[in-house]
Amino acid sequence: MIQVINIQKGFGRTRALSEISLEAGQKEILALVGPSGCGKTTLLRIIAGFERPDKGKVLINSREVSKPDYIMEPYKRKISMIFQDLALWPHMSAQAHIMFALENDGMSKKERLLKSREILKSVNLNGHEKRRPHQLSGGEKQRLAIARAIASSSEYLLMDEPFSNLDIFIKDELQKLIVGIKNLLHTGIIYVTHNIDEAFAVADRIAVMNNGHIEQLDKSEQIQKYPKNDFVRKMLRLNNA
Ligand SMILES: Nc1ncnc2c1ncn2[C@@H]1O[C@H](COP(=O)(O)OP(=O)(O)OP(=O)(O)O)[C@@H](O)[C@H]1O
Repeated sequence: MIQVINIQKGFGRTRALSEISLEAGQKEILALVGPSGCGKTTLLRIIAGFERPDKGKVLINSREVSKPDYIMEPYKRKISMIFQDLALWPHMSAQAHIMFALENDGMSKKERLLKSREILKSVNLNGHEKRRPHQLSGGEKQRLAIARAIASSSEYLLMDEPFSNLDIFIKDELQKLIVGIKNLLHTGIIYVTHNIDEAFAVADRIAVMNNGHIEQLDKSEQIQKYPKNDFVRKMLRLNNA
């Protein structure tokens, strides 16, 4: 479980996060939803270990990984983060991306080769093994980033607006893939989006953020039926408009 306890974070005079607490389990998709600048990415970066909190702490599987005077390196956390720009390696083929992510798994090269084919197939990239990122479409690039995250055998996957530039059909297909990964691999997923409809499409629970704090954190059905205040109601209305 990921536990975020009373996190505060500022950048100069900007208070990005006020006092955030939440928990995210290993068998759920938690969506962080809120308008631009409300602190979603900052929270994700703190959980991943790319940013240090000013106050509060983060625990992963009961272990303290971030507090103001200590920060565990990102690669030691059992977490993969898929960034908005995907951060694929331009000189590497799709297969090489996966082989690299499998490098520390103690497998022989042949085993890694077989495993990488299997993972690429699971995201429908079979036949594209030799292609480099620039030879893949937008949706295929997203699937490669997801495949790389799967290969790194992380327990948690953090996704920052992963499908924002894609058309609705590809988005729908990839959202199903994400839900499938959660169900199959029991990977806990934190999914950042500014669009509450997108959150409803994938999430078990939703945290609605506003200006550095959480307005409501509940099961998706609960938020839909019982928005807690005007801000949450407005989020629902904007997306239904
Ligand atoms: N490195 C930084 N230096 C200074 N200010 C920052 C930095 N990172 C974030 N901020 C500020 O902190 C606030 C929260 O930013 P953050 O990127 O977390 O918001 P967000 O909800 O992810 O926004 P978006 O949906 O636009 O990506 C914003 O006011 C932003 O300008």
